[in-house]
Amino acid sequence: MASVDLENIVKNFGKVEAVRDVSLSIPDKEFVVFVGPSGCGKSTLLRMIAGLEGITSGEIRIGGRPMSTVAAADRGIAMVFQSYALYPHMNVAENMGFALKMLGVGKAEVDGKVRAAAATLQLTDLLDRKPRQLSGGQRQRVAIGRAIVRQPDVFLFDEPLSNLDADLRAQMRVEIARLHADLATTMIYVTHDQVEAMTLADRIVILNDGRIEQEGSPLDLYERPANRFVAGFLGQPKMNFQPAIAHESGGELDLRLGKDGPVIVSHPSVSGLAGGDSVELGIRPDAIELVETGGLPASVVLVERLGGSSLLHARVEGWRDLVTVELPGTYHATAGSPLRLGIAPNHVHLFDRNGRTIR
Ligand SMILES: Nc1ncnc2c1ncn2[C@@H]1O[C@H](COP(=O)(O)OP(=O)(O)OP(=O)(O)O)[C@@H](O)[C@H]1O
Repeated sequence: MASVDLENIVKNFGKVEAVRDVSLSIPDKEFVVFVGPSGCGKSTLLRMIAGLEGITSGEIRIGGRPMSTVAAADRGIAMVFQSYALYPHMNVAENMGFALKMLGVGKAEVDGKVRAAAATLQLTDLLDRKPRQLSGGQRQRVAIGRAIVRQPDVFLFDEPLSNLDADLRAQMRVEIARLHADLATTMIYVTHDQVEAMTLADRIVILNDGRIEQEGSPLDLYERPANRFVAGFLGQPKMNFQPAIAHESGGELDLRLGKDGPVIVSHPSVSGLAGGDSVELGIRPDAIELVETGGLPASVVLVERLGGSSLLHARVEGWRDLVTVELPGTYHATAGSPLRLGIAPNHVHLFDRNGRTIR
């Protein structure tokens, strides 16, 4: 069991600033997910915690102990990689027990631990097989099993599900969540997949360009993004964004498409906004309704029917991009049909010109 603390971590590769002053405290038993776009520094951060990469400056502590002079093998961590990294000439049981054997643990104890981990991961019937005789999902389970038998204080996962197809990924996601509940061990998980982040994490850390944009519980970040980057990163389908101008008349404020354009949102309750201010609106696809009267005039461009719900892509005159609307059930409409979009004022996110959340 261990907490992990990062204090002012910087990592430069020559002129590339991969990680810029990251500080983070991960309490014991927490499941933390590092998520962000390609190149944001998430794998580098994980590899520094593992001891596979040196740090340029700052301090990492595991269980309160500074790690600067502690080798990777002595940090009490186990890492699971995207590539599985199994030994091809060993069978499943040998792969899972290898690290313990190297540590000089007796055969009976190794066997017992391998059997217990295999039972947890439904690998018992596969213990005699070689990696080439396994499916991708089974290989990844062996890689996880190999980490479990070592009973580490901290599990590190580097995009472990990226090589699996969508079905298996969903299934393994559930297994990893269950594993965390069963083992109650600190887990740090790197992914670029925001669905994995939302479903697995106690806490999500969103990274961008080597910095933390925001950290918090999945729902907190989803409902209260600190900035436009976080708002646009979390949520599938993505949030709609559109520049708008605040317009004041008779003491009431509206948000309009352009100075004299149609009203997008009436009377948003927001302080600190005055007539003439430019803002960026953010509206999630499920926060837009089709209305009979009022609302914004739009026309259908395309409908994607997903079974349980439909994604309507509509054009609104003066709107920068197509607007995506998520509707329950099966929605039928032909391209070009007129409709009206209703946006509830309390569902609108507002960002200033620097992308910071106003509300
Ligand atoms: N060994 C290295 N030498 C030089 N630059 C590196 C090295 N490793 C990583 N980088 C750079 O550091 C930055 C962060 O890389 P990192 O692999 O941590 O990103 P990431 O968020 O994990 O991306 P991805 O999702 O694509 O794996 C990138 O700009 C990358 O090119």
